[in-house]
Parts: sequence; structure tokens; C-alpha cells
Amino acid sequence: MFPVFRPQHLSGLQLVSDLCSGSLQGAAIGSTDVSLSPGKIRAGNHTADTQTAGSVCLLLQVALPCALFADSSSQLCLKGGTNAEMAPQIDYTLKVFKPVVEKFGVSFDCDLRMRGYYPKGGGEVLVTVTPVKELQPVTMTERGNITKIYGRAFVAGVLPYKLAKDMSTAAVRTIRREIKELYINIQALQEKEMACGSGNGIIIIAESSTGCVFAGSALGKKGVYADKVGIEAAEMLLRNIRHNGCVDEFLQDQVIIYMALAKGRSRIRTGAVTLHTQTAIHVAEQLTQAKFTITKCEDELSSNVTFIIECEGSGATNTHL
Ligand SMILES: Nc1ncnc2c1ncn2[C@@H]1O[C@H](COP(=O)(O)OP(=O)(O)OP(=O)(O)O)[C@@H](O)[C@H]1O
Repeated sequence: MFPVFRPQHLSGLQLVSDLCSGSLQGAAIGSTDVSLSPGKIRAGNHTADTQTAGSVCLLLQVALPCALFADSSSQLCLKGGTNAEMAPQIDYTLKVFKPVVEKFGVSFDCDLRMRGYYPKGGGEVLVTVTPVKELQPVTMTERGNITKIYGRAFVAGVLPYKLAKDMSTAAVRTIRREIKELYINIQALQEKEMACGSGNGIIIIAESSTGCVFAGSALGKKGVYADKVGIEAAEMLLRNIRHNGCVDEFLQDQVIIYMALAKGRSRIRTGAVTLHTQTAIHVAEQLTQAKFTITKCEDELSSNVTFIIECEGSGATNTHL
């Protein structure tokens, strides 16, 4: 049973089916019962279009693990929303997800051709994925100090530049209350040529001395003041760097599949384990030989609670290379 509610889920499944020469049955919007029987993974060109503002980042999320095990490089042309709700913004995928999955040996390049927003979509990215022989395990257990905080607050289309300024100012002010020692640069931007439709949003990224990357983000909605959007993103970031975990609440579920596929033991320290992460672990254990454990760690000196997600990976090997 797999809930398929939205167009992006459907185009994601179709993309994966295309990538693995699969046979897909029961895939339709609203369907709850889908079966996919994979065949040989096909490298080369693949296109997926959510037809809406459905996220191109979620398309990449499902396609990347497959394309890594092809016999040569894949070009994925993904169309839809680049900065969409309930999904990583493309800036998150490139600035937070990418450097962390590169530690596993994942390698991809992304040409951001057009940004697209709710409700129109119309965004497009061209992602080139280099295949791997196998993935290596990753240990991320030391958070270190936060050394850099930066970001972008954007408006596109008919929306006034002032909204970008207001998001940025409110976000900086909120972070400053807690973090005084760092210069925080959140650039206010008016998207021009490379944007389809109207939209506004913000992403703020924090980097640590040990190579951890975290983000807080939010998108503008009708009737919501721009400063509220900025504050929402800032509070999300602060929530994710207050604990001593090495990934934020979103990256947590996104790295599970790479831990499961890697050859050897990965260990990642996190904040509270999300339901999405628990689901990703459950599915990864069903589909591979990987074994996960979660251990709670209480720091006696502070009231800080973290968790170590540990995985003995299945050591998937690309037999084509
Ligand atoms: N603000 C965000 N920043 C980064 N990643 C995000 C953000 N919001 C969601 N994600 C990621 O997007 C993916 C999908 O999340 P989400 O659960 O919201 O969508 P869904 O699975 O399509 O919906 P549902 O949970 O309602 O079934 C997850 O990997 C999640 O971590």
C-alpha cells in the first residue's frame, strides 16, 4: 500500500519506473495501491513534469538513488516547482542535501534553468548524475560550533522587492536575539529572467566547524505578512541548531536511504527523530538488508537530548561498473 495523492508523487513514481525499465501498475492520482516491478536501470536522458508546482526536489529525491546505480551518467530534466511547500526548496537541495550526500560518495550537478512557484510551477532543473560503484558509510556525530549563517530572501514576478527586504530583516533580527557573535547575511533578491510566475520565500543556512549544514525556510502565502515568513524560517533554523544534532529535521529522513545502501556502518547524531525518518527506516529495512538502531543520548551537563541513528548498510554494488 502506498498513498498516491498528489501529482508529484505520481510523476516521481513514473520517473523511477522509467529509470529502472519498470512495470508500474495502479499509479493514478488518488490511488492507494501501486506496484512497481523494476527491470534494468537505464542511464541517459529522463524527463519528469509534475505539471503543477509539485516539487522538482522531490522528483530528484526519488530518482537519485536509482540513477547512482546505472551503467553511465544520467541527465534528469525535472519540471515543476523549485521552491514549493512541503518539500525542500532547490536551494536546500543544493546547499544542504548535496554537500552531505557527497560524503557518501554521491555525485550530481544541477543546472537551475528556471525557478517555479505555487500554483503555476513552470520551474526546470537539469540534473546530471554520475554513477557509483558503491557508497561509503558516513559518521556525523560531532556538531562543532556554528561558524557561518547566510541565506536568501526572494521575490519573483509581480511581488514588490520590499517583501524580500522585510523577510530578511525580520529573520536576521530573530536570529540575533540568540546568536550575537556571527555576522548574518541574508541577501534580499528580486528574481528576474530565470523565474516563472510570482512567489516569495526565504532560506537560511547554518554551517558548523565540523561540516554539518542546517536550514530553516519558509514560503510566502496570501495574507501572511513578509516579516512572519522571515520569522518562521529563522525559528525553524534556531530550533534545528539548538540541539547538538548534526542534521536538521528534514535532512534526517533524506539521508536514511544512503545509510541503507552504503557499505559499512554509518552513524548520525540527530535531534528528535521524526515520523518521516521512522518511515524511511522502516521502508529501507523492508527493501534492503540494512539494519538500523536508534539510541537516545542525554547530556548530563545540559538538558540537551540527541539521538544516534546507526546503520549497518546493505553495501549495494553497481554491477555495471
Ligand atoms: N522546509 C523543508 N526543508 C527541507 N526539506 C523539507 C522541507 N519540508 C519538507 N521537506 C522534505 O520533503 C520531503 C517530503 O516531505 P512531506 O512529508 O512534507 O511531503 P509528502 O511526503 O509529500 O507529504 P505527506 O507527509 O503529507 O505525505 C521529506 O523528505 C522532507 O524532509
